Amino acid sequence: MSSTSVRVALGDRGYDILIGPGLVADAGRHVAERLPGRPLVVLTDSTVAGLHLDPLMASLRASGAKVLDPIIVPSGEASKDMGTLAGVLDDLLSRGIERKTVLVALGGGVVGDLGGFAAAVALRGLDFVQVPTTLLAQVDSSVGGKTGVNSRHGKNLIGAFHQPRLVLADTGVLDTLPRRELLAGYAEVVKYGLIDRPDFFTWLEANGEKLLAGDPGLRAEAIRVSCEAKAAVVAADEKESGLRELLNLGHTFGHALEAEAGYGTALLHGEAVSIGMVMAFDLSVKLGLCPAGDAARLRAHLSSVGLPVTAAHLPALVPGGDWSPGNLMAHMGKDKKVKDGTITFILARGIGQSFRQAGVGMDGVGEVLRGSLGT
Ligand SMILES: NC(=O)c1ccc[n+]([C@@H]2O[C@H](COP(=O)([O-])OP(=O)(O)OC[C@H]3O[C@@H](n4cnc5c(N)ncnc54)[C@H](O)[C@@H]3O)[C@@H](O)[C@H]2O)c1
Ligand SMILES: O=C(O)C(=O)C[C@@H](O)[C@H](O)[C@H](O)COP(=O)(O)O
Ligand SMILES: [Zn+2]
Repeated sequence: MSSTSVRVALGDRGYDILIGPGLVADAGRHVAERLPGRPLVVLTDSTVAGLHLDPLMASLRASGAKVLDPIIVPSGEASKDMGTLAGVLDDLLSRGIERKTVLVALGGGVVGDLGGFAAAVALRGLDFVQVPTTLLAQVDSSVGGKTGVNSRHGKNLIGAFHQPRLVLADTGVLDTLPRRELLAGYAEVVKYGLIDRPDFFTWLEANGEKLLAGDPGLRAEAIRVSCEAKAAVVAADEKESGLRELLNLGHTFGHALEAEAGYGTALLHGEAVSIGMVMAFDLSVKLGLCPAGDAARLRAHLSSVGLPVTAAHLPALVPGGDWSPGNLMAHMGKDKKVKDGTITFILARGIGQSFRQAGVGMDGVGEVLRGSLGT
């Protein structure tokens, strides 16, 4: 199977997303073609290091580039914090980086977001390359330049827009990804269908389980369509002044759940997005904007592959949490889509018809939260 490519059209800061098998082992050639003669330093996590670091290092070295010692952070969402960022920056400076050094982020969204932010601030800005190794990172986090870390105040509240120079999405590395992580990424794939690609949603209803089971052609196709969808939005509204907010479908609810769950393994980002997208559709139905059948169709598809569609299990999973609607709505108040104290919600008139809406009454939001929690 050959690779395919998607362009993120941002003028002289535009870049290619290459999608296909074998790209980790061929990374040195692709990086050298676009960024010749540049020193390289790889950032990865402890799980990915054991699986995919050696072939990447061998390929980068074989290209003739100077390759510094890799930096390895613990795997998992807890590493997307200021403490780990400080450690990464210290490691970069200890290795003697220069402005022309390129950071290569090998891993999931955690490594990509953390590494991208480190690249944005080290020496006031290094180039970086994304080598995403989770489905979520290949369809979403490696594209578009949102980088950052979590804070005790909320999700992704500290960060920068910093675009990568190249994305190498090696579909072969997904073979080592656990089913739970594949599913978390699949939630973001479904999101693109819900935003403005109803035919893609229908395609996913027919092919989702097969691509999750490992069909390489279907996987590559889903990644390509997802990247095309995201690239189009990012090219139109890089810094999220309007249209890009649509990519946040399900995230206002989802990020509140993640915050209360404590950014651990109890609730993965994609799982929170799955529950959050259902909540967004339920809210749209409650407001009389969306046919109930579309919300039911979404629920049915997410459940059929094994994604969570309610928050009812979370209080037992994270018993110390305050799962009251009031507390979750307080988390939602930290959303970056808040303007003049009012949250802009991403709602839907149906599958593939999402839109932005300010001024949504919080009574309805509370009812949706209570419904999902079963309280
Ligand atoms: N910047 C953006 O636009 C954007 C978009 C979506 C999500 N995100 C962020 O991405 C993060 C979630 O990313 P994620 O789901 O990739 O999580 P992750 O980076 O924590 O990776 C998930 C787990 O899979 C492991 N892993 C990674 N690749 C593997 C492989 N090939 N084989 C086996 N194990 C592998 C990791 O070590 C980790 O334990 C969240 O912090 C979320 O906020 C950012
Ligand atoms: O790229 C975007 O824009 C997104 O919103 C993609 C989301 O899937 C992603 O989770 C993003 O990190 C959320 O951003 P935030 O601004 O809500 O923190
Ligand atoms: Zn997301």
